[in-house]
Amino acid sequence: MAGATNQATFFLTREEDERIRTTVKDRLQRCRDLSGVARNANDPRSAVREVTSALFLADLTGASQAELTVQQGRPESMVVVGVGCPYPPCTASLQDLQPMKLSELRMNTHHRGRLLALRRAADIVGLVVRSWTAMEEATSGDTERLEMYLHKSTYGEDILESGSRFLVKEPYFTLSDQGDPTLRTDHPSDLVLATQGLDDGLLRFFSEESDEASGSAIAPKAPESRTVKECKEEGNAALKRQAFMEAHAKYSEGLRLATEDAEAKESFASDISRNRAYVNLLLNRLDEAKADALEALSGLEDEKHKELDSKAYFRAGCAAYNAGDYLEARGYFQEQVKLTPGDKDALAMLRKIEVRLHEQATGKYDFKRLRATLSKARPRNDAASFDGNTEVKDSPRQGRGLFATHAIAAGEMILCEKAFCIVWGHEKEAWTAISYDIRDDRIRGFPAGLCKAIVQKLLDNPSQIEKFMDLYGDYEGTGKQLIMTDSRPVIDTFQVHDIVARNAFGVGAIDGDEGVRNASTGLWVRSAYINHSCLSNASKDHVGDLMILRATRPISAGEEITHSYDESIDYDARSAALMNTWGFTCTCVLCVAEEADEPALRKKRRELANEADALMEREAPTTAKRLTVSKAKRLARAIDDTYDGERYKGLPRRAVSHIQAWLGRATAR
Ligand SMILES: C[S@@+](CC[C@H](N)C(=O)[O-])C[C@H]1O[C@@H](n2cnc3c(N)ncnc32)[C@H](O)[C@@H]1O
Repeated sequence: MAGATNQATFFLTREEDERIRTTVKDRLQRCRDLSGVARNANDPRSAVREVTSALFLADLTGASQAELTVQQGRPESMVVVGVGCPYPPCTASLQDLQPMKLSELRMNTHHRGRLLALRRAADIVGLVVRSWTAMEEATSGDTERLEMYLHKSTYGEDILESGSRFLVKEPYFTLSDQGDPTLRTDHPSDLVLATQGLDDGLLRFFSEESDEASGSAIAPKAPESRTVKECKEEGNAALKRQAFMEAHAKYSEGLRLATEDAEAKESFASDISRNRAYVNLLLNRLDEAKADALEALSGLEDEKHKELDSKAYFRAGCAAYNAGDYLEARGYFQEQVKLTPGDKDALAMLRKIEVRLHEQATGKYDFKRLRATLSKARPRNDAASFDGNTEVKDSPRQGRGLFATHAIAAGEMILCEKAFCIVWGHEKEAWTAISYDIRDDRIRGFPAGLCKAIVQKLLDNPSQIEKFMDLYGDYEGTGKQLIMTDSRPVIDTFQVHDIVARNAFGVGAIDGDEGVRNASTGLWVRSAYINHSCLSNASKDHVGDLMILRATRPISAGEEITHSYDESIDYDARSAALMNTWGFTCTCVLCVAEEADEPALRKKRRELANEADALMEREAPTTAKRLTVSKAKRLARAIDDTYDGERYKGLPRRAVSHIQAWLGRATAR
């Protein structure tokens, strides 16, 4: 993936291109044709049988049921996702939804205001983009297929794997990519796992369930009656086994039970909160980690409680530090030192914080050290972001842009930003999909792995949602404000998709470990406000997950800061990339001049530049034969002649720049 683009370079044959478009459009047409049609009364257990045969087939052929793919060389293929038919997530709380039956479902319909209570009745068919299974309705024994699209895992565990009873909010009944009727969930908050921790009132939806009667393959766990103490001990045991999700669930159950038992609360709630804070730190759920740690504080003065509170402050400090809130973190570590003077860990963190605050305030980094500490195992820097003297304002180009608040010298660092989220090519999360967007009929490379990681980060850290949702995207979805329902954030995954598509950048792999299917990509929130210019005044570079932006020429106070999203010299390639990946036509003076050239003239220029590239590749300037140098001079003149003197007054003649630089070195011998 090129440094300045977010689009993977892949090649599709005409047949593949056509097959993608036809498959996606055909499915949508069939969905439209069937809109509102009542669901076919299935043989009650047909969905279970479908799962069984899909899994049997997978066992037999060694592959899951086919998804739409294209073969990008062997043995792997690239998965294709159809996009551009967004629908909003449910924003109502479970209590406000009316239960419905599978038999009431209508095709290609979002059943707004309704709720399905279902039990998983089969194993999971786990595909790349989707996971699906059979769900059963307790009262009727009726079954239906349910698939979870793209954002289907929590901490590596498939959401459908994580339990047996689910509530589907505002069910969407449609056709799968393979044309099978299915309930489809795209937004994680639309599928609620009905655990004991859920409001008891909601478990009433399952109250009529009879396990023997249903004959389900997946028996729900019998509701166990646990004490708060047992929950704590089981949580601790799970933590020891590094079963973090399980530990989190046990601690949460303990905290829920403690709300009903004053004595147990007194004895165990602090410990459980402090322990859950630790698990949350390990799971990168920083909001809850901090809240838990602060909740655990007793404020008591005896030595034992001071030790425990010191531990809680340490966890709150780590959560704030990892979120980049260094001042807040400093406050927590200082409190810790007051309780346990001389605490080595706290003092070490306080020293680190001073370095971070210095980086943040001055933009002075020890890049040598930062480079030296990077490895494939640790590709993210421990460093602060420096916003520099910049501000986000409305731009005459489009929407918002980043502007200098003071004069910046050529070569000066403008900003240095830690990635909001980055996925490296060597990490298992990295995968690039091919997306076909029905809205503009375009096929693109799409960093699906990055998009999934961002959705996960937002679900885990609701405090980050608004700053991410403020970024530019074609689809406005549920808006920029944080919406919480049933104690969970609502994330419109279509909105996230569109934001990622317009704001993510390729990074360049660590040790070249990436290909078209696993490009390294990231998103930097502040840098995402920077608009493109072909005649930009800044360029970006990366050290680990830091994006460093430097001025390439003097920038005056108040001037808009721009960098080049695509650096292709050829106008046609550049404008196609800007339109395909970023959705705009650049109207800078260079583009206006190049566009005014006849297409035949641009073609001639491109051919001459290609010839010059081939010559430069064949011979190095320092050892080139005299004949080659003469040919290079002729080529440089010929390319230069394709530029009209008047039209290009004061503008760079980019196609000739490389060969001129080569000639400069060749003639300097
Ligand atoms: C990374 S965002 C840049 C910030 C964006 N302008 C905003 O309001 O948040 C990229 C999007 O900005 C717009 N954009 C960037 N540079 C542009 C330019 N030179 N002319 C027109 N639109 C541009 C395009 O819509 C592009 O998809």
